[in-house]
Amino acid sequence: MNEDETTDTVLRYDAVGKQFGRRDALRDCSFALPRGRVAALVGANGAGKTTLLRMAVGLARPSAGRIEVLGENPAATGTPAGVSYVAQDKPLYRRFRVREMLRAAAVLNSGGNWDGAHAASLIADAGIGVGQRIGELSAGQRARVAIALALGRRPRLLLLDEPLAELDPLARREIMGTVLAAVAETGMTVLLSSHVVTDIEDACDHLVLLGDRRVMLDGGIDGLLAGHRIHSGPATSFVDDETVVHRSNGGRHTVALVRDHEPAAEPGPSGSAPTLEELVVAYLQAPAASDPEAA
Ligand SMILES: Nc1ncnc2c1ncn2[C@@H]1O[C@H](COP(=O)(O)OP(=O)(O)OP(=O)(O)O)[C@@H](O)[C@H]1O
Repeated sequence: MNEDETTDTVLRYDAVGKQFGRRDALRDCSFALPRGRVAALVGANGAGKTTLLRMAVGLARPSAGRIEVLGENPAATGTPAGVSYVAQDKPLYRRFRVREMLRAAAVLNSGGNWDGAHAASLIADAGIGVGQRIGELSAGQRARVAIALALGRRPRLLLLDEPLAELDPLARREIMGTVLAAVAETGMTVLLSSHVVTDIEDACDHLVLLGDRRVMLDGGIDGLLAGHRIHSGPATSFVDDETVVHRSNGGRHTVALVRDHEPAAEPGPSGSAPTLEELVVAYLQAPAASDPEAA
């Protein structure tokens, strides 16, 4: 890694593991995000996405390895200044009206970069009135308030746990548009967990794929897609090929996701670029496979 990359790193996991009791939830997870990346954290239910995010803000401690967030160790310091985290359950005071929530956020963030006008304008843009009670908002509207408050802190790193799960397709688009506008304006870095690949396809430029309790893939999405091909051939194809991530058999025909562009079998398999969905699904179906360069 060159010096620029080192100094530009906003978030780094270095051989991080997490045990709950005697059970490994995560093992040997390493990846780093430079400034300005919009990264998707993808994995099956229970893969460890929430745990990974919580460790970055000091809400859980790694059992092994080290996390560095904006140059700090959250296990020692708690949530580093400059980081906004929106948890999956969007914790807000349900009895508060939106304007009271904005006032509370102003007090809680008084030592930081709090920009109440920005948060209020994002809430207004979502069509939510400041007189509305949080408990009476829909789940999607609560998500929009939570994200507006997170962006009002003008963070350098935004961590979002399943931000789009409860939103309708238009609201998903609008939220990601808001987040990407903040990225363009400030160079903020984003790590967001999601199950829905189509949601991240347009918005994210980086993928961290969790499976089998570890990081299976990590890198720029364009590079990861360019580094894999879908090949198809007779059922006997691809059997002993180490570059095959996953093969699925349909009668006399096999379709395989293959690393590194290598034609994987004879006779003459055809190849095409995978979609992000095909890439993710193939890795999740093949938990033993991983990108050797991600290790
Ligand atoms: N506080 C805890 N105590 C014990 N086990 C836990 C705790 N928190 C998480 N786990 C376990 O760690 C694993 C990872 O959980 P985590 O919530 O991080 O996964 P996830 O990828 O966010 O899942 P989902 O997509 O379903 O939200 C799971 O097996 C879960 O049961």
